[in-house]
Formats: sequence, structure tokens, C-alpha cells
Amino acid sequence: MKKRIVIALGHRALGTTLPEQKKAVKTSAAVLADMVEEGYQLVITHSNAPQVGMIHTAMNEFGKTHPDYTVAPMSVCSAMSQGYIGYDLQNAVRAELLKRGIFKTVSTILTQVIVDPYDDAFHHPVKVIGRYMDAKEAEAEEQKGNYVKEEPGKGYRRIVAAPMPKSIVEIDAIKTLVQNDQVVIACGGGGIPVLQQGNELKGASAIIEKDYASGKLAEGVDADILMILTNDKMVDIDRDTEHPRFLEHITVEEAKEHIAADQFGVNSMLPKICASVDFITAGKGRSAIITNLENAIDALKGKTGTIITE
Ligand SMILES: Nc1ncnc2c1ncn2[C@@H]1O[C@H](COP(=O)(O)OP(=O)(O)O)[C@@H](O)[C@H]1O
Ligand SMILES: NC(=O)OP(=O)(O)O
Repeated sequence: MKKRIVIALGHRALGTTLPEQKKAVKTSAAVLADMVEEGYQLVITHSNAPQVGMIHTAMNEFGKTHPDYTVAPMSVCSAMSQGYIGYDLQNAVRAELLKRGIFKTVSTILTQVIVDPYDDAFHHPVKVIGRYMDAKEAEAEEQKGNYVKEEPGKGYRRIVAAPMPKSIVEIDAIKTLVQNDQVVIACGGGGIPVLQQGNELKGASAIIEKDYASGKLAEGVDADILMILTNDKMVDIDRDTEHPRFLEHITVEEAKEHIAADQFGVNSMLPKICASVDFITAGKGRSAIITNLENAIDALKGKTGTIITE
């Protein structure tokens, strides 16, 4: 039976601007097509913070010349980012598969993810989105009721709430496609955060951390492997000391010990490790791999990367 894998593409595998993304998806598509050739069933997901910030800025610019325009909600910008990234990615993967004589539908599912309206994250925005702003632009954002954070020496960035994903609304559609051996892109940018109100789903002003959504997605499609592709070949510990150590193969228990020892960046590596631990713990025989695009295929063969198992 084919192994099912959820692959989460981070910033490096996607690029941050339009031309960068166009180029990056081609490089990523070649690796994703290698995985199809290796016999894996793929569910792909991705980051979106630079793209969603860019879309939000563009929508606001439009508003300046259209007085009856109301600011585009973050959930709408999130949906646009899924469409825009998914469009580039699905075409790049489709073309790469065709080049190899593989005829497989690649589609993007516009995915909504339910969040809890009482999630404490709504009171403590931490998720950085978009480009750097100068002090004047930052002040204008604050006057609109938005939150900004200063990064000394670099400028200001917008920050939004990052509530935890509770459930994936379109999970049955995603499962149907992957069960039929099609390539699916889903839960992009952590999914569009929505609040359940009776029969209605209302967009929430937030961005879900894509690593947590990736873990939920991997659970939802009952994947064998959750692969998170980020900047570095391996996760390390004691990284700010003279003796950093790469983690090759660790168990969930060891991962938990490193979490307790604050070994991981709170808004960068920690969500990747926590999502991996939750995914592995929720099933049997599962594993998670954290590495970069260049080493993805070798990591699947157990030759490199940080591999986490039960
Ligand atoms: N212990 C760690 N090992 C490896 N990387 C870490 C660690 N702690 C923090 N990081 C940071 O996590 C970054 C990757 O996370 P992030 O910037 O969120 O990227 P992505 O877009 O891939 O999700 C790395 O570039 C590194 O700076
Ligand atoms: N949604 C999300 O987590 O995006 P980034 O990985 O770009 O921060």
C-alpha cells in the first residue's frame, strides 16, 4: 500500500514575492514529483505570512481611492492567499508530473479551519505578517486598530492572533481526493480561520500557524508521515552555545524533554516540534520529518533530517 505524506512548505520553499514564488514553486515541484515517483500519496500545505500581508496591503491601497470600500477582512486575504499560492503550486506540480509522463490531477482545496472564539490567542497577537514598515506606517496601522511589533534595527511588522486549529471543515473532500491518488493542496496558510455560529461560518481576524494546521491535516487524512520543510537540514539544540548539536533521530519523549528545556524558537521551531509530537501521539506507526527542500528525498530514506518517531 502507498504511504501517505503531508508536506508543509515553509518560506524558503515558496519565496515571498510574485517572481520569487513563481521560481520557488518550480524547484519545490521537482522534489514533490520525486516523491510521487517514489510512490507516495501527497497532501501539500504551505506558509502564507508574506503573501497574506502583501494582499492585505494591496486591498488597503485600493480602499484609499474608493471611499465606500470597507477594509478586506484578514480571513478574505487568507482565502486569496490560498488561491494565489495554490494556483502557482498546482500548475508547477502538474507540469513537473507531465514532464515525467505522470497524468495526475493536482488541485487546491480552499480550506476553512474552525477556531475557538475564546482562544486566548485573540488577546495576545504573535503572528508576524507582511513586509517591514517604517514608524509612520506602523502608527497608521495602530490607528486602524491593528497591532504592530518593532524589530530593532529592521522596522515594524504587523502582528495578528494565531489561534489553534480545532477542525478542518473540508477534510472529507481532501480525503476523497487523496484516497483516489490525486495530489491535493490544502489548509494553505494554516487554513482560513473561521468561527462556527449555528449553520454559518464567520471569518476570524487571525492567521493560523501553518505548522499546527499541518499536524491537524496529517491527522485528518491519516497520514503516515508529516514532513515539514523549512530553512535548515536539521533541528538543533543548544544552538546559541559553543556546542550546538543536530538532532537526527529522536523519540516523542525526547522531543518533549527538549521542549521543556526551551530548546526551540517559540514562533518558529517550537510549533513544528509540537505539531509533530501531537500527530505522532494521535496514531500508530507515524513519524515526522523536519528538514529542508534540498534534503527532503534523502530524509524520506532516513539518511538525513530530523526524524521523530513514537
Ligand atoms: N532549535 C532550532 N533548530 C533549528 N531551527 C530553529 C531552532 N529554533 C529556532 N529555529 C529557527 O526556526 C526557523 C524556521 O522557522 P520559520 O522561520 O518559522 O520558517 P518556516 O517558514 O519554514 O516555517 C529557522 O530558520 C531557525 O532560525
Ligand atoms: N500561516 C503561517 O503560519 O504562515 P507562515 O509560515 O508564513 O508564518
